[in-house]
Amino acid sequence: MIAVIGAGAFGTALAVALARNGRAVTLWARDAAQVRDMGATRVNGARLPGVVLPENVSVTAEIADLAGAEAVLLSLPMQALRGFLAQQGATLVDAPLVACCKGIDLASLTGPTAVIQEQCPTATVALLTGPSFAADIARSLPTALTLACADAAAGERLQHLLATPVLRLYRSDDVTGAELGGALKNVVAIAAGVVIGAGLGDSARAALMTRGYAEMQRLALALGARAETLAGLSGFGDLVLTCTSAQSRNFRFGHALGAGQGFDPTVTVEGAATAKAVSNLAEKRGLDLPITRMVALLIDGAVDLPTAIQSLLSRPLKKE
Ligand SMILES: NC(=O)C1=CN([C@@H]2O[C@H](COP(=O)(O)OP(=O)(O)OC[C@H]3O[C@@H](n4cnc5c(N)ncnc54)[C@H](OP(=O)(O)O)[C@@H]3O)[C@@H](O)[C@H]2O)C=CC1
Ligand SMILES: O=C(CO)COP(=O)(O)O
Repeated sequence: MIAVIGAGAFGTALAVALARNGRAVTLWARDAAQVRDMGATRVNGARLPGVVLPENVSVTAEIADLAGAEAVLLSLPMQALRGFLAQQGATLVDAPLVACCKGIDLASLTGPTAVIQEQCPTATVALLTGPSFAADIARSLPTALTLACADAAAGERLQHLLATPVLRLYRSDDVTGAELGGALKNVVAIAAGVVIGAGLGDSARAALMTRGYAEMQRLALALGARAETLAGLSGFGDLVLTCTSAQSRNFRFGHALGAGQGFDPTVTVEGAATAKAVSNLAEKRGLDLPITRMVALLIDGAVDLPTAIQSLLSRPLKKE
């Protein structure tokens, strides 16, 4: 049995994909009423409407029902991960724990695998990341993701356990690179949304994506990642998807910001907290990440849009 913790859009889509491939899946949600509703209707109406849960997906609000899982996929928003593990981590350490979230924890300024390792020190930890919208996975559209694990043998086992004929998993042992790519692309996607929402045009978005990618590399290499990881699915691949699709919540959030419109605060927008966390991290490390900093300031209301744009355009001219 594979356990999926978090019945959000992504957790539910992964549960459905794995179950369609013949795996028994137990999907955990914190809300007992939602679990009852999913059990009765076989649909997660709140987070992934229109997708029927296969028979081999069990839904539960009891962590004890996850005992004996071959792997536990943690599909919670980044800023919820630490609190969840502080309460429940001790019950999960028997199986490899696979982080499925993208972001940097504001409290520790680390990514999800370090948060898991800190809370569950004896667990084998991995990361599933890369370009994929939950809705696409749920429709069985072809998708390729990165399964990163420092333990090569465990990574290979997880790759084979979690891959399906349409969900192709590439393996990596560069966990730092994979998680920083996934975290930072959301910040750049917010900036790309701002550019389009403010009517600055596709050329400006291409410039922003490229310079955003330079920031992703600057931070990731400083933290020990490999450049080729950033050029892979978890970095470049996810950057392209998220900066160019209106399916992305980060892009849509940025678009609303750029257009001066409001945005539903209940929607998960990982790049917002991560922009702040990465700005803090960059400051501590003495790194210059101007786009990330501007996104953080803009979200906080500490700068207005014209000032943010002017500030980026008026930086000293330099070598690429
Ligand atoms: N959606 C997508 O296309 C993709 C998402 N991801 C990543 O997956 C992660 C989850 O995103 P996604 O599924 O889309 O988010 P959603 O907003 O769809 O769902 C979030 C889920 O997390 C639950 N949750 C929130 N806080 C807690 C908590 N403290 N304890 C327990 N459960 C909690 C919510 O429960 P409740 O409903 O009760 O609030 C809900 O089930 C993010 O890091 C995202 O970047 C990665 C790839 C694709
Ligand atoms: O991570 C994602 C695509 O790979 C999902 O993007 P959003 O969280 O911006 O919707």
